[in-house]
Amino acid sequence: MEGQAVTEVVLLACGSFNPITNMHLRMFELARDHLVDTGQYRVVKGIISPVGDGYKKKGLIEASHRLEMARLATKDSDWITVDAWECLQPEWVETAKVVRHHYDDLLAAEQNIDDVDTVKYTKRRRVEENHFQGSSSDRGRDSSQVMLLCGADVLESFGIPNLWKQEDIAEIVGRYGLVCITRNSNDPHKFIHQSDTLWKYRKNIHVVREWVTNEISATHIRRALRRGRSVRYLLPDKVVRYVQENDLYSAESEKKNADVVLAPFQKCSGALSS
Ligand SMILES: Nc1ncnc2c1ncn2[C@@H]1O[C@H](COP(=O)(O)OP(=O)(O)OP(=O)(O)O)[C@@H](O)[C@H]1O
Ligand SMILES: O=C(O)c1ccc[n+]([C@@H]2O[C@H](COP(=O)([O-])O)[C@@H](O)[C@H]2O)c1
Repeated sequence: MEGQAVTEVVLLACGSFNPITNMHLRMFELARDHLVDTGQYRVVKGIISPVGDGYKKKGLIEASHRLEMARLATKDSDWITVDAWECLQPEWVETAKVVRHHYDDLLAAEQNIDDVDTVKYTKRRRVEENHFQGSSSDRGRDSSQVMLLCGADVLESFGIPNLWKQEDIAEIVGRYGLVCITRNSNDPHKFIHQSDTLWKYRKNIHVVREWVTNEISATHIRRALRRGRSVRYLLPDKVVRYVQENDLYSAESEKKNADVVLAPFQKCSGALSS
C-alpha cells in the first residue's frame, strides 16, 4: 500500500432513529474499522441524519425528540455528529438528495480551504462526473467523499418495486458509495449479484460483516418501552433518561400516522415495522 493516496471519507447514516440505538452507533465503528483496514480510506467524520416528520412512518415521533436523542447519544463521540438539515425540511427528502446535500457541504468546505485554488475544485468536479458516467475507473482518490452507511435491510429495500428511483440508486452507489452492515438473515452479496445496477458499481459497495449477530432494532425498543420493560444497555444511558423524562413511546405514539394514506416509499417501511 506504500505510496497509495488515502481518501478521506465522511460516513452518512439516514434513517428514522426512532429512537437511536447502540446498534446505530456501532454501525459507524464497524464501517470505520472496515474502511481503514483496506488501506485506502481514512474516515474523518460520521453524520447521523434523522428523517423528517414528512416521512410519516407509523409510530414516528416528532423529529425534535429524535434529533435530541441522537445528539445525546453522540455527545461523547469525537467523530460522530448529528445533522438537522434533513429533518428540518418541510417535506420528506429522498436519500439521494440528502447525500448530495452533504457532499456539496463537503465540497464547499474544501473550497473555502483552498479558496484560491479554483483549478483543483473544477478539476475534481470533472473527475466525479466522468466517473459517474462510467468513463473513469478512478473517482479522484486524493479528494474526500461521502458514503451512505446503512444496514442490509436498506440495501435490500432498493429492490422493492416503486420504492426507490432507479436513478437515485445509481447516483448513491455510482457517484458516492455505500457501506452496508449485515443484518439478520439479509445477504447483501447475493442481493448485489442479483441487481444489474448494484453489480455495475459493486466496487463502490463495502459490505461489512457484523459477527456479533443481534436483533436490535428501534421497533423492538419501542415495543419494550410501551410495555414498561427496561431498555437499558440497548440505548445510551442519556437516551434512556430522555425517553423517561419526556414519556416517549406509548401505545398512543405507536398509532401516530397509522391512518395516513401512504406513498410508495412509506408502504414498505410501514409494513416492515408493524
Ligand atoms: N441491528 C442492526 N444491524 C445493522 N443495521 C442496522 C441495525 N439497526 C439499524 N440498522 C441500520 O440503521 C439505519 C437506520 O435505521 P432505522 O432508524 O430505520 O432503525 P431500525 O432499527 O431499522 O428502525 P425500525 O425498527 O423503526 O424500522 C438503517 O440503515 C438500518 O439498516
Ligand atoms: O430515497 C428514497 O427513495 C427512499 C425510499 C425509502 C426509504 N428511504 C430512506 O431510508 C431510510 C429508511 O428508514 P426506516 O426507518 O424506514 O428504515 C429513511 O432515511 C428514508 O428516508 C429513502
